Amino acid sequence: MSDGTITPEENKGGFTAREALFYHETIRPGKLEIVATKPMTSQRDLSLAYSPGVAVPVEAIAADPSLAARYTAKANLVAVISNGTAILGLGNLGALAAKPVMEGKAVLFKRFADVDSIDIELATEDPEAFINAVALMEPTFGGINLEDIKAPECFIIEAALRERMKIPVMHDDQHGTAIITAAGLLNACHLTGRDIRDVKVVVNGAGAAAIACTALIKAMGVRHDNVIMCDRSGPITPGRHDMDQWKSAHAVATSATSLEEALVGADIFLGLSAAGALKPEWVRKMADRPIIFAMANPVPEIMPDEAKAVRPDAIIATGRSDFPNQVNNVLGFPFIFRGALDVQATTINEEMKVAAAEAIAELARQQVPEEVALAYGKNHKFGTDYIIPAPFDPRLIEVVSSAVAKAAMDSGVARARIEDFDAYRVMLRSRLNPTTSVLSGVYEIAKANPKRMVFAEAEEEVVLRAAIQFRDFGYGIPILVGRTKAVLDKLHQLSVGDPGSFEIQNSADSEHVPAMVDFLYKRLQRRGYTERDVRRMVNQDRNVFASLLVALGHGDGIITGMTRTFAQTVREVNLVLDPKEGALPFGIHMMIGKNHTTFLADTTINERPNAQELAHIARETAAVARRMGHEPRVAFLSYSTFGNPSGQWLASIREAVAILDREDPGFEYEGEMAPDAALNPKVMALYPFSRLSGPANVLIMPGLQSANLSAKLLRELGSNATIGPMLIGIEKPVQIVPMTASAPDVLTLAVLAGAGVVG
Ligand SMILES: NC(=O)C1=CN([C@@H]2O[C@H](COP(=O)(O)OP(=O)(O)OC[C@H]3O[C@@H](n4cnc5c(N)ncnc54)[C@H](OP(=O)(O)O)[C@@H]3O)[C@@H](O)[C@H]2O)C=CC1
Ligand SMILES: CC(=O)C(=O)O
Ligand SMILES: [Mg+2]
Repeated sequence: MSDGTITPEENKGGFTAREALFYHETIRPGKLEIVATKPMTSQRDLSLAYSPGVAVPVEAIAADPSLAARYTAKANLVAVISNGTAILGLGNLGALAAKPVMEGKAVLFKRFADVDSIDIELATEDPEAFINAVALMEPTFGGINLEDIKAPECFIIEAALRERMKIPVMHDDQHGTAIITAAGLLNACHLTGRDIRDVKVVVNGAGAAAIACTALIKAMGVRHDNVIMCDRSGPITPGRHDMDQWKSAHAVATSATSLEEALVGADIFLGLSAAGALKPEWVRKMADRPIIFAMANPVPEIMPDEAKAVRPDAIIATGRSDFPNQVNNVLGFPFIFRGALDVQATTINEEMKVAAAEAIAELARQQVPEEVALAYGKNHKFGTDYIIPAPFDPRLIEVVSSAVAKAAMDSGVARARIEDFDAYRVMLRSRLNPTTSVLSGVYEIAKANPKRMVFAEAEEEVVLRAAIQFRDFGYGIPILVGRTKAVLDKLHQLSVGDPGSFEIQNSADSEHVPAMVDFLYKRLQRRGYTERDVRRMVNQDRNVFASLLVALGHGDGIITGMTRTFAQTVREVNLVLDPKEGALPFGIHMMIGKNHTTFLADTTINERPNAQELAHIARETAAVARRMGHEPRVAFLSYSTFGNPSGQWLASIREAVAILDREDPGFEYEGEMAPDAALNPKVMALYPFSRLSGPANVLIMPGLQSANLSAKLLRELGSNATIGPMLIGIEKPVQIVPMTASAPDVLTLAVLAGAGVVG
C-alpha cells in the first residue's frame, strides 16, 4: 500500500497514522455497510421484496406520494453530500478524498440518533452542477446534510437547494457548527460573568463555518461592531475590495491591521480557520479569563496546553474529542435531523436552530449521567473544563431532538404533529437503548406507587448515582446504608444540592439496632450464633443490616451486590430473610434485542433442578414475563429435541412438562427442545405438533451450568442488552446486582423490585 506522505508511526494524539489506516481497512474496508430489515431467505421473501410483491407499494406511492414514508426507508434516510472542497481544515482535496469523512458522518447519524445515512461525493466544483445533482435526488431522501463545501460556493448551493427542495437541507459546517458554538459560548459567558451584549469577539476564518457562527451569535445578542472577522489577509474592514458579499456583511471599521492586533483586549477568540493560526504570544494580550474556541480540525488554531501555558485563566475549547470541551457539530446534526424527520419538517429554520442551541447549553449545566463518566473516564461537572455536553451523553437525543421537533411545530414547518411529548421522549431514548421501551411500563408502575428501597452499599458512587435518580425520577424513596459522613461527602461531590434530605441509615448510630439485634438473635440462637456474634453482624455487615431494615418494616426492598460476590451476598441476606412461602429462590436474566425480549432462568441458584423445581421456575418466570407485558411462550431447553437424541438428562425435563400438563398453567409451554427448535421458525416448522404458537420468549434451562454460561455468553458475545440477574422467591424484594453493574443497571433493578415485577 502506498500512503503518499504519511509516516506510519506519526503520533496523531492518542493513536498513530498506522492505527488510523488499520481502523479504516480492517474487518471490511470503510465504515459502512447496508443491512436489510426484512428476511430474504425463501422464494416467498423474494416474491414479496422484489417482483411481483414490490409492485404493490409502487402503485400505492404513485397514487399517494406521502405513502413513501410508510413503505420505504426514505423518511429516515439522510444523505451526507460533499464535493471535498473544504475537507475539515485540510482544504480542497477533492471529492474522493472526502469519502472517509462523509462515511464517518453517516455512521455518527446512525450511532447517535438512529438516522440512516449514506455518503455521496460529487466530483464537481461547479455550484450549478452540484445543485442539479442534489435536487434530482429528492425522491430518495428525507433530508440532505451538506458537508465540507468551501465558501462562498456553499452559500449559493445551500440557498438554492433550500429553495428547490421540500425536505430539510442543512449545510452542517455552517449551521451545525453555529448551533454548538452558540451553546458553548452562552455557557462560557455565563461562567465568566459576561453579558453576551458586551463581549468583544475576534473570529478567525471567514468561510462557511465562521460566517454562520458569526451570524448566529449576532442574532443571539452579540453586537455587530464588537466582532472583528479575519481571513488570510487579516481583519475584514469596509475598505477592503477583495471580498465577496458574505464577507463584507461582517466588515467593521477597526484600527487593527492583523489578527494579532485585533486580539488585544478581546474577550473571545473563535477559530474556524486552520491549524496553528493563533500564536501563544497573541493570546497573552486578550482580556481576563479569555474564551478561546480553536475549532479547526483535525489540528486546532492553538493546542490547549500552549494556550494554558500563557493564560492559565482561559476557557479553551477545540473540535477534538481528546481534549476537554469538544465544540464539534457532532453534538448537533444527528439530533437536529432526528427532530426534523420525526415531524416531517419541510426545512430547518432559525427557530429550530435556536431551540437546539439552548437545549444543548442547558444540558451542560445539569448533573452528568454515569454512562458519560464511564465513556470519558472522568467526572464532568459544569465548569471551565465542561461547558458543553459530551457527544456520548445519552440525554442529547431526547433533549435536543424534542426541542427541535417542538420548534418545527411551533413555527409551522412540521407536516406531522407530535401530540404526546413525554411518549416521544421515551421513543427517542429507546431508539438508542431498547431497554427503555421494554421498561417504560415498569417505570410508570413504580411511579404510581413509590416504594422505600434500601440501597445497602450507598458509599459506592455507582449505587449513589442510581439512588439519586431513583428519587429524582419519582420511582421511590431511597434509604442509603453507609457511614453518614462518607455518604454525605459523596452526595456533595455528585453535586447534590440538598444531601441532608436523603435518609441515611448508619449501623453505628441507627436507632433500629437494638430491635435488629433482638430479632436476629431470636432467629439465629439455635443455629450456633451468640448474641455477640449477632451484634457484630448487625454493626458490620451491610447486607445483614439492610435486610433487617426491611425485615422490621423500615424499607420495602433491598438493592445490593456491588461489593460481594453473588453467592456471598445471598448467604448474608439469608441470615435474615427466608424464601417466600412455598417458593424456590432462583434467578432470571432478561435479554433485550431490537425486536425481541427473552427471559432465561434459572441462571443463578439451583445447580440441577428436579422436575418440580423446573415446573416452578417456568411458572414464576412466565409470571414475570407477563407482568412486563410479554405473553409468555415457555420452552424447556435441552440438547435434545423431542427425544432426539435420547439421554439420561431428559427425564426431569419431560416430567416438568407433564406436571404443567396436569395443571393447565394458563400459558404456552413445550419441551424438551434445542434452542433452534424453540426460537427459529424454520426449525420449528419441522415439528408441526409443537404447542408453541411462535418463537419462545421464556427459556427454562436444564441446569445452572448451561443457564449461567448462556446468559454470560449472550451478554459478552451478543448484541443484546441484558438485565439481571433478577432474583425471585425471597420473602421481601431483594435484588443482587453484578459487581460490575453500572448506575443504570442498579436503577433498573431497583425500579423492577419497587414496581413488584420481580422479587
Ligand atoms: N469544530 C467543528 O465542529 C467544525 C470545525 N470546522 C473547521 O473550521 C475550519 C473552516 O471550515 P469551513 O468554514 O468549512 O471551510 P472554508 O473553506 O469555507 O473556510 C475556510 C476559511 O478559513 C480561512 N483561513 C484558512 N487559513 C487561515 C489562516 N491561517 N488565517 C486566517 N484564516 C484562514 C479562509 O480564509 P480565506 O477566505 O482568506 O481563504 C476561509 O475564510 C476548518 O478547519 C474546519 O475543520 C468546520 C466546521 C465544524
Ligand atoms: C467537524 C467538521 O464538520 C469539520 O471540521 O469540518
Ligand atoms: Mg465539516
